[in-house]
Amino acid sequence: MSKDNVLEVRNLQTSFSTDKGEVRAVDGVSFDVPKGKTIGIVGESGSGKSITSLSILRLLAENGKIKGGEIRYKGEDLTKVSEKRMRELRGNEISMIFQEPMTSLNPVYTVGQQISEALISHQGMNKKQAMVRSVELLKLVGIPSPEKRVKAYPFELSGGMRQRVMIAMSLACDPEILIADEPTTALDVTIQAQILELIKDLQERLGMSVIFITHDLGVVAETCDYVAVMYAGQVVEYSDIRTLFKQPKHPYSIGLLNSLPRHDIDQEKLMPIKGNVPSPHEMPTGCRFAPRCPAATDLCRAKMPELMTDDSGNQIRCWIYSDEWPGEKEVNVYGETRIAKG
Ligand SMILES: Nc1ncnc2c1ncn2[C@@H]1O[C@H](COP(=O)(O)OP(=O)(O)OP(=O)(O)O)[C@@H](O)[C@H]1O
Ligand code: NI
Repeated sequence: MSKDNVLEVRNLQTSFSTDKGEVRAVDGVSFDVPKGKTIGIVGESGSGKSITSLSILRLLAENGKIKGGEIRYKGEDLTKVSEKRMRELRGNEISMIFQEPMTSLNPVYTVGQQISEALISHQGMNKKQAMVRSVELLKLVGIPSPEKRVKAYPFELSGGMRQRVMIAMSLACDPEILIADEPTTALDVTIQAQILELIKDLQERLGMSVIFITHDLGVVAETCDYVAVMYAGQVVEYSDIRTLFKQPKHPYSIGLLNSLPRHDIDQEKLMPIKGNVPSPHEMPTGCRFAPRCPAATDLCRAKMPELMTDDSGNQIRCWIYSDEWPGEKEVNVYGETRIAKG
């Protein structure tokens, strides 16, 4: 494992057993989380973003199982460690904040009691120390009059303030990695921007790594250093943020970027990529994006491309960039030209 990475996910496969058979929700996810950096995971609804992060924390539903791959965290493979070790890691070293803060906070306890609980059970503090630290944490996440708010119940706070409380809780144990799964979608736009700013600021000040899950590439552009683009349970492109926005490689990434809201176009009129995400019960045999891809060839429809790594460490899962590409040298993708490797 590279010294610069705190986490490396390799060919992760997570399945659910259902009445209709096996759902391979995550089926070939690889990415690195460099120390002190923020990586974004983007993709349409159902592409496997949340299941990827829940797999890392081993918090899958009863019918879910990690079927293959590796999750390397500081030399340990989290797919192999004991349940006891996972409990130590969760909250202590890898913590997570979710989309809807109200469902994750307990309505019958005060904010201070809930943050203290984490500090008492994980850090071995006594009640008084934990309360003092709770106030500090509320201050850290920008909650005004923290001495007062520490005694408030969740319903007494606004959505944005509740999300700040959740962030405070997730920081209680000074985690190495913070996973934020759509942390702002339930909030209104101005509050969203503030929460994003807060996460970025905390990441810089505390030096932790952040995995930021979102379907919004605009948010990724503002927050992330690296990005993994997911499509139908797989990473199709992993790249540093500059390269992805300047020269996206995968046709799906190109399509996503083309459908980003712009000031000169009415958001309603933006035409997203044609076609639909395949059903998890009927995955295409070849490249999963082939049925929607403007550049797809017979090879693409017949055979799944591997995730290939280039010299700069960026990864791409697309036949265009392989020696086997059977099509033209200059490939037109959504009006842009890409040079094939073959
Ligand atoms: N308990 C489960 N049983 C069966 N299938 C499941 C279960 N949980 C998730 N899935 C399936 O796994 C796939 C990936 O879901 P996931 O929640 O990771 O998507 P996502 O990318 O996070 O989407 P969203 O942007 O909507 O949050 C979906 O097809 C979903 O239906
Ligand atoms: Ni999700």
